[in-house]
Amino acid sequence: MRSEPLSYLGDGAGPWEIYLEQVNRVIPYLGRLATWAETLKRPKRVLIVDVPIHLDDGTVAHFEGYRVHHNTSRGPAKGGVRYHPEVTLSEVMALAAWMTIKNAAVGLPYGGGKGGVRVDPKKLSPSELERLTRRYTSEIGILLGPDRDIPAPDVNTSEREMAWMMDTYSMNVGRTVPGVVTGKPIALGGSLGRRDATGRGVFVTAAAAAEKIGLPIEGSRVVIQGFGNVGNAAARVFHDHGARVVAVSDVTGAVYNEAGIDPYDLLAWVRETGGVRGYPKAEPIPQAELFAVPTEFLIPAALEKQITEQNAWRIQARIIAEGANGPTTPGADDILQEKGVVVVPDVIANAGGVTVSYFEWVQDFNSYFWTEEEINRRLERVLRNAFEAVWQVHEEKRISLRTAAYVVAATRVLEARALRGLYP
Ligand SMILES: NC(=O)C1=CN([C@@H]2O[C@H](COP(=O)(O)OP(=O)(O)OC[C@H]3O[C@@H](n4cnc5c(N)ncnc54)[C@H](O)[C@@H]3O)[C@@H](O)[C@H]2O)C=CC1
Ligand SMILES: O=C(O)CCC(=O)C(=O)O
Repeated sequence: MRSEPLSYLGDGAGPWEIYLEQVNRVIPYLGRLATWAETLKRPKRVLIVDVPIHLDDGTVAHFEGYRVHHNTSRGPAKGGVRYHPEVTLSEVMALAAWMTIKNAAVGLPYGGGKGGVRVDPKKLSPSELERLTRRYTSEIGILLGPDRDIPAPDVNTSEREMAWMMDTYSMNVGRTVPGVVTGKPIALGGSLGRRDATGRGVFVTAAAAAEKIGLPIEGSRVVIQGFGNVGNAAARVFHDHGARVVAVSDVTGAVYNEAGIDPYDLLAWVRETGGVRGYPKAEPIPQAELFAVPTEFLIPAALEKQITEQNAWRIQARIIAEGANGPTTPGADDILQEKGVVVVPDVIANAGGVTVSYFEWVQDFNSYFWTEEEINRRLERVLRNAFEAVWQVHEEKRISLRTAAYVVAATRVLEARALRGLYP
């Protein structure tokens, strides 16, 4: 088979290349479906948009935005929107591709999409951010729709941005469409449990892995990189189940307390001061030392490419549960496997967020809303089943949990692709 190379890639060592290597590792296990594997190696469509806004001082600023549909073989594109000064098209392509794999790995009826704006949101006022979000939503509006592409929060976006996106899309089409975006405020058709769902899912899948190796949660130590939506929720759920959060970092610094950090108290500090730095009930440690802290569980919950060949050998954790997307490079994966560290891959470990997004979407269509208890129960069931299926493949084929998750997911995506055929 001959395929022309893509012309719009990044620096050759970014998240897209990590994703491609993860796909290469699954191809030998795909049997007859391997002939369709190139489908996974290219996005279905990418959109680059100019986002001009008036700043508060009256001048005009331009930002670059993206929305990528990696694959829609199994359903509409689904995935978050990231605001970050270093977002690139190839990063968003990787994030969209990981959504394809994640949605298929847990059996959600979605393809994979992702969006981003290259902006430092800390440098914009709330009204500038609102204008940016509304203009970006209108620009990518040609791709959006509750049965076409459904955005959600990611790094530096939250319920507030989702409310603006839902309102902008609704104004543009002339009717209220709650199901076009998930992760919305409850008052606009959001779901109970969505805010903490990703962190809760990190706990559920880490606990499932811990059961397999006979590691108790109670009394275990937890180290968390990133104390945003995912990291702080994961910290609270681990703490609520009797684990001891001993070290936490964010973009401002890292703190350590062998006796345990109360994540509720740390969250109050972060809300007041803007970061973990200076937290008085723990000692400061260099950020680069975080991964070397002795612990049972390590939760990367910040950005891609954090666990690399340079630092993987220093990790002492027994289980890594990837809250972040793409935190571990393939080279680091190999080192961790050799060391016997169990890595619960992002496409399972952080799938709790999109799973409750799916529940939100279903609730919006039905205009009937479930209790938080119902949502958490269903979330746990979906993730436990997904984890169990992946674990079985991991044991049967003697491959890493990541490659096993890709076997499950790629098989579902490529079967759908093959059944649909190629021509309209
Ligand atoms: N929000 C969600 O529902 C989901 C998020 N994710 C992934 O989880 C990760 C975190 O996302 P959110 O918590 O939503 O973002 P967020 O914006 O709420 O928090 C990000 C956190 O990471 C910290 N951080 C950034 N750079 C860092 C660095 N170099 N070292 C240490 N900490 C650093 C920030 O200070 C902040 O505490 C991302 O990889 C995202 O794609 C995955 C699934 C769903
Ligand atoms: O909730 C969603 O739709 C997607 C969340 C997301 O962006 C992710 O899982 O990485």
